[in-house]
Amino acid sequence: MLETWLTRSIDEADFPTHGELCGGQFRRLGHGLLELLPDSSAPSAHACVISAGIHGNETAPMELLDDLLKHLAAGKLRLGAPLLVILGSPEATREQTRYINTNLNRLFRRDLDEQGMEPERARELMAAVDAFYTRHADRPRLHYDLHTAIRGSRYPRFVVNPWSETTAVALEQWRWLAGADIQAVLHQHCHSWTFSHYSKHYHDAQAFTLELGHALPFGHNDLTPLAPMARLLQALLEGHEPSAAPPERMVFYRVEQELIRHSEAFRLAFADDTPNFTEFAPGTLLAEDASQGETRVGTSPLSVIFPNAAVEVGARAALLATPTPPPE
Ligand SMILES: O=C(O)CCC(=O)N[C@@H](CCC(=O)O)C(=O)O
Ligand SMILES: [Zn+2]
Repeated sequence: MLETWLTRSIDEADFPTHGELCGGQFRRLGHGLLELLPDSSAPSAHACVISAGIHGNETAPMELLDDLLKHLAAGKLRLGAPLLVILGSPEATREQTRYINTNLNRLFRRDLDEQGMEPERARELMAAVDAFYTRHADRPRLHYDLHTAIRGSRYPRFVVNPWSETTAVALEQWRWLAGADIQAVLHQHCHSWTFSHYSKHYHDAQAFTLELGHALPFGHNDLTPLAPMARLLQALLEGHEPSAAPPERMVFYRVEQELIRHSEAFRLAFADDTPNFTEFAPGTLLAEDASQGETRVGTSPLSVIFPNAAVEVGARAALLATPTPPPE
């Protein structure tokens, strides 16, 4: 049964409310929400939230989760940690689109007052995360929110580290991410109200947005480069110590500036298919906006991440970042 959870969530077909699996049980908590409860947790197990499909057309992470659940269903893995598995936006996935009305991944805040499909879904997901971490309050909290990027990237596998005033990243996280073949880290510089930011900001979780390659339709993904990431997820599920590597294997960047689309008449001054982490020299024209005028690189080079001129007015059209040293 467990092996059909993902497809049934997308189809909105019936799925049992609970059942047995190797090492524990599963419970369906709602649409696209599955809790895995071990009979007994391994000593170092985390309370893990693993989400995918917050953007409906980012399919590789959903295939990765599907494989993980299939291995569990087949008895090839034994559950040793509590897991909340989330399929973020089944409607958008069915429509093969990033979102239906608005970008779900900017709505994860408790004072949200917007109404509509994505705001309602954000409220459901926040409540599910709150209840899960409360049920497993004896465990360290972790949230990996899995995505893929619209464009190619100088570093195809990278993480966004949400900004926090209070929660430091545990050194083991950098070691696990390097061990999972993550190539780059982007430190956020302010609140972003993304799903991973939610778990870090409100629950002090070790939380990241993981960009795992390029957004492609189902069946077109090559999961081979994600094999080390699959092993990290398996280790978390079994409550085992994941493989580790030196953090210096990754490159580190810090966001200096967010480029916002302020008006309808907005354009990025570089090619649409410019890969993430492309560096622009001082003085280069980056964008033109009818209300804000030109944005140019200042005195130090800037690298561009997530460039997207087609975002809603008022939304982030790119992040501009500079390299920073690895953590000590
Ligand atoms: O490739 C792109 O332009 C977007 C890929 C994506 O969905 N990225 C996330 C990053 C979230 C974060 O900043 O932590 C997003 O834009 O929501
Ligand atoms: Zn995404």
